[in-house]
Amino acid sequence: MNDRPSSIVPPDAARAERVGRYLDTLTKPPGSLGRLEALAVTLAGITGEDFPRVTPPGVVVFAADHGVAEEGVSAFPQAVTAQMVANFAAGGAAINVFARRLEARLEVVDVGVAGELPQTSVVHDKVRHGTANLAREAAMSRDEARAALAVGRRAAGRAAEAGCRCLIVGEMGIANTTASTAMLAALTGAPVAELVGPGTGVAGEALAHKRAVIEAALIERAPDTADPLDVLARLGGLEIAAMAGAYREAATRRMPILVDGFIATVAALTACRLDPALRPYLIFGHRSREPGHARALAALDAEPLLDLDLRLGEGTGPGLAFPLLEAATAMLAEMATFAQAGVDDRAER
Ligand SMILES: Cc1cc2ncn([C@H]3O[C@H](COP(=O)(O)O)[C@@H](O)[C@H]3O)c2cc1C
Ligand SMILES: O=C(O)c1cccnc1
Repeated sequence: MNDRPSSIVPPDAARAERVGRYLDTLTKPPGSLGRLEALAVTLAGITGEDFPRVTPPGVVVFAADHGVAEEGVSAFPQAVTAQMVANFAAGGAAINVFARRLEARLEVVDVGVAGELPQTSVVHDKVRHGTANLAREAAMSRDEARAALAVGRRAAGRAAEAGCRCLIVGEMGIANTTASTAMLAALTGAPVAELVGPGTGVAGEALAHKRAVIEAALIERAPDTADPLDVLARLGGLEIAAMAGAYREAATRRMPILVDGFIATVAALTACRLDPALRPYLIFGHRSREPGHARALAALDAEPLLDLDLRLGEGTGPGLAFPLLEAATAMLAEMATFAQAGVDDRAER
């Protein structure tokens, strides 16, 4: 797997335990704020702070194209990737709306869009002009996969240095549910039939075709399933690699990470296979409608915060879940203790 020692330190278990005990002194029956209390404990462990802060959040959206789009596996044409980057730059996409609500720092990174992008507000860190068609050849080389991981690390580093205290990572890349499904099948051994889904909306014969393309690619690319970098290079995407790199950098900096839907969770699984020390830094925003998401979450033993039937990506699930993290930290910092409020802390028997 990874030949280098991890740069990620484990969360601060002693602090997490102390915060858990403090929560029981606040004016509520112990445990009555349920998963919000667990979130507060998790955030204390990750940040190493008694009163963790998660604002402002940083949202990074990685955009890249996929050669496999030419196989007709998406309901939308490849050109939509670049068109959506223009939409992100103009502020009109769903993630722009949610990021504004959160007063988040939003950065859009071109890690591999097929064409040249004119937008000056987009970070241009292109590794190559889209991946090769994974149905015919490896999507990229190992060096390109490493370069895309480094693009992600740089982006998370910029968010941290700009003062962001929580990282939300999104993606845009037409056909990336095909790449993600192929990667997930390789990483888990699950049958493609259980994982493949509509993505942007393919159904019927087109969905059967998408499944056949993925099944054939798994046989023909024959990735070494014990080597996550090999899976990423043969079947993956540049934005998927960048997401994995961003997660790792954020964890190195002890930033909590809110993970999005299907594609983001496959990137998270890949990153955890590269370095298992990442796992405790990941908080899962929502359960996607994409059928493979359940399997990806199970592989990470993850229970997401929300289930809103979303199937979009871009970082929208975490954009909606972030207020729960904020509420958990505010609850911890602002609630009165039984002693402060003069409330009797003994339950009647
Ligand atoms: C207008 C539009 C905006 C999007 N924003 C995210 N996606 C999502 O859909 C794509 C994956 O689905 P598939 O594999 O079927 O192509 C990705 O770009 C993902 O981010 C979008 C897709 C479209 C069409
Ligand atoms: O769950 C997701 O992230 C997703 C699902 C379908 C299409 N795009 C993204």
